[in-house]
Amino acid sequence: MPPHPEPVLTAGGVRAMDADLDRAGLLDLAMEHAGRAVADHARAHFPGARVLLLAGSGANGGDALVAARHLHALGEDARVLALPARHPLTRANRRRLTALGVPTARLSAPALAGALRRADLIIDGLLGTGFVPPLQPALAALTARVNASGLPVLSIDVPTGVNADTAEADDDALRATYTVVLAGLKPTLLFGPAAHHAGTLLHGDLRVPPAFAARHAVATREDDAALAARLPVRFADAHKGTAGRVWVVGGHPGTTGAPLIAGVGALRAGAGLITVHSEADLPLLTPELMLRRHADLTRDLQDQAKPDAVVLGMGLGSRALTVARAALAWDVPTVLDADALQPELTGVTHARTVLTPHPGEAARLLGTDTPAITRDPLGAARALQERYACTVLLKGGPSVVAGPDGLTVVRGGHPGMASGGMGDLLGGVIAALLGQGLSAPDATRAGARLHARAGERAAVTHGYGLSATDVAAELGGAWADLMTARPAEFPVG
Ligand SMILES: NC(=O)C1=CN([C@@H]2O[C@H](COP(=O)(O)OP(=O)(O)OC[C@H]3O[C@@H](n4cnc5c(N)ncnc54)[C@H](OP(=O)(O)O)[C@@H]3O)[C@@H](O)[C@H]2O)[C@@H](O)CC1
Ligand SMILES: Nc1ncnc2c1ncn2[C@@H]1O[C@H](COP(=O)(O)OP(=O)(O)O)[C@@H](O)[C@H]1O
Repeated sequence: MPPHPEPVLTAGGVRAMDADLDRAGLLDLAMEHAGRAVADHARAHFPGARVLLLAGSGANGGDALVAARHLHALGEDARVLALPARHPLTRANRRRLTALGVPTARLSAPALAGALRRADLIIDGLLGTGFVPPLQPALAALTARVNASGLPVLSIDVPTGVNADTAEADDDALRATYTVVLAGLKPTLLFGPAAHHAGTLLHGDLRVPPAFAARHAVATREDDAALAARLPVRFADAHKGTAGRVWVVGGHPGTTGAPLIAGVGALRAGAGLITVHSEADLPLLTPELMLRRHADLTRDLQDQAKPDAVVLGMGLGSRALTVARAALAWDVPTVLDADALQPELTGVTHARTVLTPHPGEAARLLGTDTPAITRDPLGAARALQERYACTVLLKGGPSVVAGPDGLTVVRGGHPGMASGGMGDLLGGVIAALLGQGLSAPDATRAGARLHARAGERAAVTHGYGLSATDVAAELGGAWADLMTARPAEFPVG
């Protein structure tokens, strides 16, 4: 069976999946496996710990009650503070626990204060994907108390108090050391300040067929082996004319480095012939790049034989929109970046266009503000794809690719990549893959992952002092890593 891409589920997706599991008679079993996975992770990471389990009224609480039963069965010191159970399976699991003689006390501020004094680990099953913000004051007081205790917290599915669907988190949301992820990643575990609450992500296998989650996934995260299968393969008789002719169009006085970095990205991602066109004088820092100075880019490029791919906009300045319009009329695969990312492109882009905005540029393209983008990167990427009818890479840590075939979250990267020029490099990488014949979505997904992987490799040496040039030097190694990656198992717990 081919491996499934890792699913990303919203709260609505989890609800729909649960309804399917319920109809199939598998929901009870799924909760049993969820609770067992939590108990196993708790024992593996905190051997011998005295465990305090906090169980809410919904299914998240049910998972915690199952975990308590497994911990008890294994002879561990497990105590439970619970809210009144509302979910039928949560009620059933409470009865099972009571039948084993495990006391379940009512969760209250005084009970919590006492229990925290004799615990080494908190298991958080208060609120999962069913949480509807805001956190009620009584619950917020409890989560604040747990956060202040300094004890490690292992959250079930999502930390209590984060909205599963967004990158925002209340200050009082629990700060987990680990989160055991059930069924699939949630946006809150991936993006923005909310992701800081999740700690290290652990997999909780629900042991149900992957199709249950896949059917309701809002996005996927592909493994390296799947991406490698899309990378170009050459025959021995390949030559520079068959490896893709790429034009980089950008730069003006003051920002001449940007198109050169893009050119190096294209070179290191396999482009055969790279020409950097600019209205500014560019220094010949990389002799393999052909540099062309133009008096007027729009006019001068008109008459030349068209390349296999174009990347345009980096450091180009206020003329970028005019030049982008002209380039789009050539109808070759085109990456638009930086200054070329303007809302006037609506209706001008074609299907082989790739837009590569960071959140600020995405806000400009959608006529909104940056927080609206960073709050919901998946929604923003989808909105951009629909509006501009092309492939969109919304950059960040992590990035999102929106194509006509759906949303993909790009794995990896490194915080050291937060430095100028990193996006220019990526634009060149994607253009090189387009020039080697990949479709716009494939070039964007594979290019973004190559760039992220190269960043991970370069960070081993350079850490937060990473430069785009350092990352460029690792693109070949990143390519090799992808080609030798084994398919990852996503048992979709
Ligand atoms: N397929 C899967 O992935 C599987 C997932 N599973 C698990 O199911 C979890 C989702 O469970 P769920 O739907 O029962 O919701 P959950 O998060 O427990 O919370 C609901 C309760 O919270 C309450 N509540 C809400 N907002 C609140 C607020 N602001 N402040 C205070 N209270 C608030 C709300 O109260 P009410 O509005 O009803 O008064 C309701 O009672 C999921 O995260 C995973 O752990 C596994 O068991 C099996 C398979
Ligand atoms: N914390 C991070 N984790 C992973 N990747 C990151 C991180 N910060 C930045 N990046 C990557 O670096 C690139 C930055 O792009 P951009 O902001 O356009 O840079 P520039 O305009 O300086 O070239 C993007 O590909 C982004 O995904």
